[in-house]
Amino acid sequence: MPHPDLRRLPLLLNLLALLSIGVELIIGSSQQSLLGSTMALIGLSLLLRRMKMYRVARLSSLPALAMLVLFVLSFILPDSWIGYSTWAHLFDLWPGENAFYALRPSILITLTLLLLVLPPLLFRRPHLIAPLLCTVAVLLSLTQLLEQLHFDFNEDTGLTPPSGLTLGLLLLAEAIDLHRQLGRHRRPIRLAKAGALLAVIITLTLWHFQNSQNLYQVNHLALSAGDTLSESMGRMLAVQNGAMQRFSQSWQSTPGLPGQTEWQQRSQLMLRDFPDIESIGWFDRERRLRRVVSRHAGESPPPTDTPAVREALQQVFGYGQQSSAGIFDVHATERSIGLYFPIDEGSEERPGRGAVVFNLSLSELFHQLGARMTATDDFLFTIHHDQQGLFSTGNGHRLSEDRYCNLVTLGDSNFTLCTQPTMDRLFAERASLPALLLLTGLAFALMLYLVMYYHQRLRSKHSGVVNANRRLRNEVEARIALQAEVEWLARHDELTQLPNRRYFMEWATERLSSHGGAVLLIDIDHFKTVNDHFGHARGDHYLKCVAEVARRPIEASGGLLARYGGEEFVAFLPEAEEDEAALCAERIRREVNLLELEQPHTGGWLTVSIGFDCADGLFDIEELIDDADMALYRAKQAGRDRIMPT
Ligand SMILES: Nc1nc2c(ncn2[C@@H]2O[C@H](COP(=O)(O)OP(=O)(O)OP(=O)(O)O)[C@@H](O)[C@H]2O)c(=O)[nH]1
Repeated sequence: MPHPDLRRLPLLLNLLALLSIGVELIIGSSQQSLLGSTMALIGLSLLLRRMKMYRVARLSSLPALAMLVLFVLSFILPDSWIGYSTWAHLFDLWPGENAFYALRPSILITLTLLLLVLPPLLFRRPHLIAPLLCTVAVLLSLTQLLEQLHFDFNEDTGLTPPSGLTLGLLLLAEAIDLHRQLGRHRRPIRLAKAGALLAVIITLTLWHFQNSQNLYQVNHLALSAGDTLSESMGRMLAVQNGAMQRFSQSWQSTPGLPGQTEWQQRSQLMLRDFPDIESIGWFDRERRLRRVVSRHAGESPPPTDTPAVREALQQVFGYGQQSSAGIFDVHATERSIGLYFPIDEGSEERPGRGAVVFNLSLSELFHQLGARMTATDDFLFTIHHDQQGLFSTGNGHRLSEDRYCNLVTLGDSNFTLCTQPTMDRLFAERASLPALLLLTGLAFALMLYLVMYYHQRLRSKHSGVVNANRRLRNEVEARIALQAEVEWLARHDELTQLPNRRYFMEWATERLSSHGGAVLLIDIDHFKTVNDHFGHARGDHYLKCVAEVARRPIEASGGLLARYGGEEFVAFLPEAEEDEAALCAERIRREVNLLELEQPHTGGWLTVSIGFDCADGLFDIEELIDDADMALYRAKQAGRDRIMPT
């Protein structure tokens, strides 16, 4: 019996789901509209199925199925067949500025939706397969939720609150419908579902393992990109630093101020070799800038009298140490760092001969660095100094939340170099194996479910048939037994179990005509008094005892004893002559007497009188019986307890 209170609930939930996704489509971003439309179609086809409009339901679910299959293919097809960029271009066709990963829901959500769209499409009796689909769908949604909580980098679920609500409502409606519809299928389904669910759980565990491995690899890629970049930057700076040091020391041998021409020539060589050097200057012992060569003519010289510069020069002249003077703006857009090198060793009392300053353009330095990196589009590189962003590759793509930072030293300044992979790159790097494994595992679970379900059903049907057969066989046997009993009763006397008169007549007539024989009529003497005195039960007992005693000698002679009626018995001895009949009759009379059954009339033991007749050419049983009866009568007349021939 369906639960009347639950009958309308799935329909209501289905309508609410459609309403929720409708709101999403109206107010949501175009980014969500692809998934939103797919979900709306699924909701609609489920609703139509509930309203028993099966054909329309099937039709409306087809576009949703196509979309979901496309999503699934994008997860599982190897890169060598269809690469990430091809998929990305395909999804670019959807209106609005959407990235592939923003349009496509996660594999778990995609498969959940696929499971929801299957019942109206494929199965004539969806309630048979739907229990598994529904349970797996719930399981997938839960896994998605857990995944979301556990990982730093995650593929988006693709769900917004309204679409999440829609999915939840659709699943709930299906679950309630199932609960209502299962009825007699519940038992085989429970077993099949248990087997299949085990397969699903194993699949999900393996998928989870594979997925985390893959995520680790993807993250590792971004991490190693950061390492490579900082190493490369370190190497580049070391080379440049060496060159700058050698340049500074080369002026040791030049007495006094370097000649303008020579300074010019040698500085130009440095500027040519190192494009990030903006200008090279010479400070004399009095810390005045005496020589400057700039890359760009007419450019304003770098600052010479700021606290940072003074401090840097103090280092150079005071301790003969290389130093740097913070970050400064050469002009509005260009940021530089000043690196100061001593020409010779000086001291507090006697400063060195001078210092060489190199002003490096940070943007040029980092651009050079970027040029050494492959696939710079896939990462955002940022460089910070004292929390201040100095440089960024300015990638406009959506970025992953993961940043990998390293420390790089320039002069005595520390820079933080960070790499941040783009979502495009991370998606392109994700292997299709976990999704493939998930899909194969679920397909296997589905097959297992079907096989187990039909096996169970056949088994229960088979045992039903076996039971019905057994019942039928028992019934037939009972009928045969009843029939035999009826037949037996038609030919026998129930009390003494002896053949009755009818059977006797047939039997005796048959044998009499071919072989002759003798008839014996046996009558219990004064039987009425037994009944009257002891009651009918004792009378019945006497009848049984006499029958038992009389049948033995008759049957031993190949004859038949029957109850003739009342307390009278008749026997036929085939082929018997008078002697044999007399012998047999006498034996019966004697043995009855020996039973020692109390006879109330005489006060002695029970007795019988027997009259007998032989065929002697007479072949009519009736006549023989009549003759025997006459003899019996005479026996009674003669005083009973005796045998009497005719
Ligand atoms: N208990 C019992 N009594 C039976 C059955 N059939 C007949 N009788 C009784 O047998 C008695 C026969 O009595 P009668 O025909 O007067 O003969 P009898 O008393 O044996 O006297 P004689 O034959 O002249 O010696 C009757 O009282 C019947 O009721 C039976 O199946 N069971």
